[in-house]
Amino acid sequence: MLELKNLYKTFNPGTINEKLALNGLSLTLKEGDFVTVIGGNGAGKSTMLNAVAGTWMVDEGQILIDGTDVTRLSEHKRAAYLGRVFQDPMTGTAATMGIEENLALAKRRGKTRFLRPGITRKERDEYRELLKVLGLGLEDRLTSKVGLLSGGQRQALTLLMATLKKPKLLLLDEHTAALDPKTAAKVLEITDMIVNRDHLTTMMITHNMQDAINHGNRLIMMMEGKIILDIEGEEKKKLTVRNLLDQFEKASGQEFSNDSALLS
Ligand SMILES: Nc1ncnc2c1ncn2[C@@H]1O[C@H](COP(=O)(O)OP(=O)(O)OP(=O)(O)O)[C@@H](O)[C@H]1O
Repeated sequence: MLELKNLYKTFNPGTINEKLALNGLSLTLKEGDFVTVIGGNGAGKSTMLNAVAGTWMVDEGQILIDGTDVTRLSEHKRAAYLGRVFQDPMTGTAATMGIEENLALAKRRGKTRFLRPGITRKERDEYRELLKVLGLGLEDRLTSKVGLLSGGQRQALTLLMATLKKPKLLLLDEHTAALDPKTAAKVLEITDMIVNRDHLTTMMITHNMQDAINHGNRLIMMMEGKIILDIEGEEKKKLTVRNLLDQFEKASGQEFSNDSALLS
């Protein structure tokens, strides 16, 4: 489903701020893989997701989504394959618009012509059903402005919007990091539900090792622009945070230095 072949990316080349952020990164995801991505600060996690999304072009290497070479495709064109949710609940939804208007925007994404203004009754029913499964009562607040929602409600709505068109790949960039633990757990529960229901191939960056262990069927750890651990299936199910830290230390020859990950 996703193939990253030998990717390289250097930021600010030739300057004192030069940074090799992807250093020959390769990764293949099978259809339906749900991979959690962990690693210390600056390991290249977001850079990997940005490379997939086409935020900028990689310097070297190849990116294939569902067999299509998208390496030189613009971010705009690649968006058709992708759903994305970021850390900040303020991004991803339009605060001054209602819940149903946001969903209508997501539904009509990619269709620039024949934009009809209003929302039909059929669409409204469809949105109500979609919102109901979140279990947050949003189905009774279709016309509420999104700016009035809590951070967790907004992330849940952003998730719905990002997955409305069943993307080939769902990219989650620490989408629960700005939420309190209870809300984060609820949004992760909703994430699992949507990913399983729609069999979405998913990459989720998290700083929380326990979340990385508890969710998905595969876990990768990054360091210095490369993948240094890749654990899946039964082996992943048996992981503990302690065990993961030990494996990190063995693979990297270093101590894991991300306080937030250790504390969580
Ligand atoms: N647009 C950019 N311009 C310059 N440098 C960048 C840019 N994006 C990332 N970098 C640098 O590339 C390296 C990898 O950053 P990245 O954001 O991918 O790390 P990360 O693993 O997501 O870290 P964190 O957990 O801190 O978010 C860092 O040194 C970062 O400063």
